[in-house]
Amino acid sequence: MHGIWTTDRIRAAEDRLLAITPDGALMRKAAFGVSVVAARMLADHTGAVAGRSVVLLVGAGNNGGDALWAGAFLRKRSAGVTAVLLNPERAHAEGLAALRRAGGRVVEAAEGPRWIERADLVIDGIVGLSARGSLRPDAAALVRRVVAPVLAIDLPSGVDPDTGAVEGDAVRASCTVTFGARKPVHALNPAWCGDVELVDIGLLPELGDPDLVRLDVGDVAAAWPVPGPDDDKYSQGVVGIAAGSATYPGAAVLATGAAALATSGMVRYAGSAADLVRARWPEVIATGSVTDAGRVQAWVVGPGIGTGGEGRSTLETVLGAGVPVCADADATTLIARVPEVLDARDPGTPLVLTPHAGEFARLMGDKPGADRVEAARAAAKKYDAVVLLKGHCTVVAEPGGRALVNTPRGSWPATAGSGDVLSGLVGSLLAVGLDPWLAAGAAAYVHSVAGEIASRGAPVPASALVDAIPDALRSVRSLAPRDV
Ligand SMILES: NC(=O)C1=CN([C@@H]2O[C@H](COP(=O)(O)OP(=O)(O)OC[C@H]3O[C@@H](n4cnc5c(N)ncnc54)[C@H](O)[C@@H]3O)[C@@H](O)[C@H]2O)[C@@H](O)CC1
Ligand SMILES: [K+]
Repeated sequence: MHGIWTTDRIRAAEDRLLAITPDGALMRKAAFGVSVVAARMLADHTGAVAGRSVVLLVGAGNNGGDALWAGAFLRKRSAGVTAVLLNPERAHAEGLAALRRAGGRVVEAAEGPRWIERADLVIDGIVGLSARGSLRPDAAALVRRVVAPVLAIDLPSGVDPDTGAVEGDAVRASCTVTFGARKPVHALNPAWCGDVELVDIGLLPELGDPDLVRLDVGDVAAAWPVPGPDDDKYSQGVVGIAAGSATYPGAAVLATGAAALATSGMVRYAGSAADLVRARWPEVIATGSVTDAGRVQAWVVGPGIGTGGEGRSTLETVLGAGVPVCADADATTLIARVPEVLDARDPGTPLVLTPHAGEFARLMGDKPGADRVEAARAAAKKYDAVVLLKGHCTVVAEPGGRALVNTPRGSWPATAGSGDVLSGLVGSLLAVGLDPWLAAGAAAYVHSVAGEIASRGAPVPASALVDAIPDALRSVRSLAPRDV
């Protein structure tokens, strides 16, 4: 798992590290890392470093200091470097002196545009960890003139470091170089950060448990069930899917198909789309109702069941079945509208809720807001459930406070029926007995890999997502470390 720490925790750790490190050493180490990535970007985009033009956008704090030092290092590789100072009186003194010594040019903001427009690379050192709010007008005016690729130092200025929210003008980076550890912005806003590179400045020993994690491919491969010689169709878990209706039979086919392809356990289907499900997935045991479905180790309930009396009674039946439940789509709406349905819940069994922003607003009375991690945590506490909050980045929180984020691989899978596929994946992992928080996170991960495989740069209907699940699992297993 990759750890992610909030800015308060990073700053406290940096203070401890600064106290035991010679003055300026950390900044030079960080800035050297920036210069290495900058040189690589220049070489990739223009074929050379020497003679190319780099513009530094320099704010008032240490983020600007990093930029100035990185500029000094780039001068040593014969790049032309121009620092545009947004706040000349507060520019980092040692960094400025180092850049001047190395032969860098220093200009004020008014002179900035003509250098910015001709740059081969722009380095954003406007604000870093101490940033609050969007770019101020002077910085925003300069950023609008940028045509070259942007390398952001620590984070793209104007994007909130702890939530990744963009509420006004902000820098959009091709690449972000961060130091010591990843911050929430890097996982929650990949679209504005671009590729994220981590420079080790020795911070890790000073950091405790992370505030947030991101699963890596090895975690997902290790969590995903692989049948052994003693396994049979029952030992890999039987998942029940209560989904679909006369109006929405497709949800049943998609959720059931995802479950059938996710593990080698058995899948039961209960609902009015039984004929359609059987026709598409002959291996599924399909019946008309949850009351005659037979034993399962987990239920997925909700996609397409409707929010009327029949949907409610289906939901109450599975909540009382004494097995983990993934409640999706109409089931979340029912829980929001008629909270008493949760009285039917067996208190000792896990519940996973998978709302998108609209369903979240129904469950919590308000939209998730800028801090989606805290929003998911609050919902997890309120419902004593694992909450998988869908969105460009999926956040999964549990009542104990653990939270993970799944960073997407493009937006193509944000399409009708995509959520039905995800719920089938979650259900199949719940049926194996996996920790529900990990089950939801691993399902989200494989869902996005399937999206990437199915899409390859074009729209991806949900049925293509289902079809890509085996390739997604093969890819996860092949990329994982050998001992998994
Ligand atoms: N502390 C350390 O050990 C290290 C810090 N480093 C760098 O230091 C940065 C943090 O530096 P600072 O704490 O000096 O602060 P920043 O450089 O993030 O911000 C500087 C000042 O900008 C102003 N500001 C805040 N929001 C603004 C906005 N939206 N528009 C314009 N100005 C705004 C504030 O007055 C703030 O104090 C990190 O992001 C990293 O780049 C690195 O050099 C590595 C080592
Ligand atoms: K920055």
